Amino acid sequence: MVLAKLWTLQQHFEGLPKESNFELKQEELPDPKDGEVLLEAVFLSVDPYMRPYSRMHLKEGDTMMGAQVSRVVRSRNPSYLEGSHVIVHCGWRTHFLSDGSDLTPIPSNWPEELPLSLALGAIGMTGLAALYGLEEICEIKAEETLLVNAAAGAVGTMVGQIAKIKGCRAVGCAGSDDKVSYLKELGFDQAFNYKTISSLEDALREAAPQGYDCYFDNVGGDFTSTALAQMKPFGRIALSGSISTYNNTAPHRGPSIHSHMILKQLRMEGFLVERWKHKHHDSLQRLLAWVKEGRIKCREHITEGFENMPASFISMLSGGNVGKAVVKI
Ligand SMILES: NC(=O)C1=CN([C@@H]2O[C@H](COP(=O)(O)OP(=O)(O)OC[C@H]3O[C@@H](n4cnc5c(N)ncnc54)[C@H](OP(=O)(O)O)[C@@H]3O)[C@@H](O)[C@H]2O)C=CC1
Ligand SMILES: CCCCCC(=O)/C=C/[C@H]1[C@H](O)CC(=O)[C@@H]1CCCCCCC(=O)O
Repeated sequence: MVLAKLWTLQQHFEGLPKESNFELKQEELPDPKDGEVLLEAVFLSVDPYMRPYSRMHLKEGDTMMGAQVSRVVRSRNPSYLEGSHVIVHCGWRTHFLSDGSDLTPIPSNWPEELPLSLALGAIGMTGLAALYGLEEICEIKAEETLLVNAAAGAVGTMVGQIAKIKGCRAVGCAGSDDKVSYLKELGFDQAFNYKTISSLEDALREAAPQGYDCYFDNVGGDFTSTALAQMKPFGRIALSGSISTYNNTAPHRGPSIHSHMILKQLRMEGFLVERWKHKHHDSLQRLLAWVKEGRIKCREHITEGFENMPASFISMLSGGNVGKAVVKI
């Protein structure tokens, strides 16, 4: 028997989540039965989707949703050896009993020197979001100019670096001067702090006077209304997320899109990573190779301690992270 800790959604969020929205609970888990494995959390992923999805999919009292890298501590399932690691969507909890059907093994050629936390980020869900948004939705080509917002985050840092690998010009914006310096270190051609500029329109024009072929949108809202005006004819827009709206308390009026979309014949498409599940294996191998070759740098924002899950989540939504937000147990 093991005592699992778990964070529940005590009360639905209104605006930015608060510590009081969460409750820490404990649960006794029995020993695994035949076919089952007992998992122990090693790294928990902290992601923006948890904010809107919790409203859509959770009841008050439910365990918060989320993925983690876990270690198999006891196994009665021959497919999972004790001591091996898996990814599992079991929510914000320290231990979980699984029948094995919901587990994704870490790629078998994972290099020993790479932290397993990258399987939640650069070589995991957020890396895949960047890759698919660029290749499948933007259909980005060499020498094109790309704009990405929330550029210093998990998805944004990957978008800019993959665009550079493909021979494109990358423009990124983020919410602090330190983040902007980091984007330049990563090889972004232009970067600016959207919180300190006097005009977003001017900053976008200065960064790419000829306009943008591709726009990878993590932020939505007013930013998108302004960015659309600076797309080139036949530009492509990948709608990845709209984090600027996740904490809204009243329905948001969408960006005004028609005149730009029609007159410039733009293409805009939303996507979810899971659409290309059939490509995940090969895509993860491509991301892993770029990381091993040093062509992609991975920064993580690691918070220690399961008790800090709510704080890490609130901080990420407030811009406190550079790179992928992860909690280490
Ligand atoms: N479609 C898909 O399949 C997927 C979509 N996503 C989406 O990608 C986006 C980025 O996710 P991820 O990389 O994991 O998160 P990040 O690591 O980028 O963290 C979130 C960042 O968003 C920025 N942010 C917060 N509030 C605002 C705001 N009001 N305006 C502008 N920026 C804001 C902050 O950076 P700053 O300091 O720059 O403001 C913060 O650090 C999210 O919208 C997410 O939902 C993610 C994964 C998969
Ligand atoms: C308007 C909201 C847009 C949110 C976009 C976003 O961030 C989507 C992220 C998903 C991504 O495509 C694949 C995922 O893993 C994210 C959703 C995961 C939901 C799983 C819920 C189960 C769980 O983790 O317990």
